[in-house]
Amino acid sequence: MKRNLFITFEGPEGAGKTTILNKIVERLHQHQIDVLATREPGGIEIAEKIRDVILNPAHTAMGERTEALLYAAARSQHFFEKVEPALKQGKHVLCDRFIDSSLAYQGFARGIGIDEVLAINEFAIGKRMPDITILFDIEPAIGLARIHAHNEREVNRLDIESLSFHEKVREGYREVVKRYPNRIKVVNADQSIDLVVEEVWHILKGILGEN
Ligand SMILES: Nc1ncnc2c1ncn2[C@@H]1O[C@H](COP(=O)(O)OP(=O)(O)OP(=O)(O)O)[C@@H](O)[C@H]1O
Ligand SMILES: Cc1cn([C@H]2C[C@H](O)[C@@H](COP(=O)(O)O)O2)c(=O)[nH]c1=O
Repeated sequence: MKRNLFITFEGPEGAGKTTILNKIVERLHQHQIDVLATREPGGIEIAEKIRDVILNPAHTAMGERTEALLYAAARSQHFFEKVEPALKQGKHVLCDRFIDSSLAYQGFARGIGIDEVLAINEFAIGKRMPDITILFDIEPAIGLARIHAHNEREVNRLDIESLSFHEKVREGYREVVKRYPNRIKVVNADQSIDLVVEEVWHILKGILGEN
């Protein structure tokens, strides 16, 4: 049965989420499938402003609970202003990061606790969860090296955390997968872009009912 889906891409820094998302959107359009691509934190004006506050490297004094609440606030605004209306219009939505980022980064790596972060997100968006999540798994050192090598975007406050923080993020994602084994599909992101695209397309086309 075909229905519109809320799909999220997750993973550590430099795993290739944005690169692959753009290629998957192209592929979906080639198949005449209507999809809205968006991102977190951001995607709409208010959430982009919150993003700037969270990720500004000068904001070194930001506490981890402030950080978790700001991500949840941006998520709430983005979800109700952009994601839910698109789903109601019958579009698929493909979002670069969503709640699992909060669970892995704030819940696990910052040490707030996955259940605590789930609770504030429940206040923000209720019990809504993606239909399907692709987790781009990669050694954090490789992902960070990609970002520094290509120099395509500004380095943000989270990028400059220690390697051990980013390793905890990866471990955090593994914990999240244990909680949601049916929803989250893990893809090896340490392969060529073409191979990763094919792996992700294989997963999505099965779910979307495409050939
Ligand atoms: N499979 C790959 N192999 C080699 N380089 C890659 C691969 N995928 C992406 N890259 C490159 O790595 C860099 C980071 O990619 P991208 O921005 O897509 O990652 P990301 O997961 O969205 O990162 P972040 O979450 O930190 O913004 C880009 O320069 C991109 O071209
Ligand atoms: C949604 C979300 C994101 N983060 C972190 C992850 C990244 O370090 C940045 C976003 O930058 P990107 O280039 O757009 O990937 O924010 C987080 O810690 N918690 C979240 O909920």
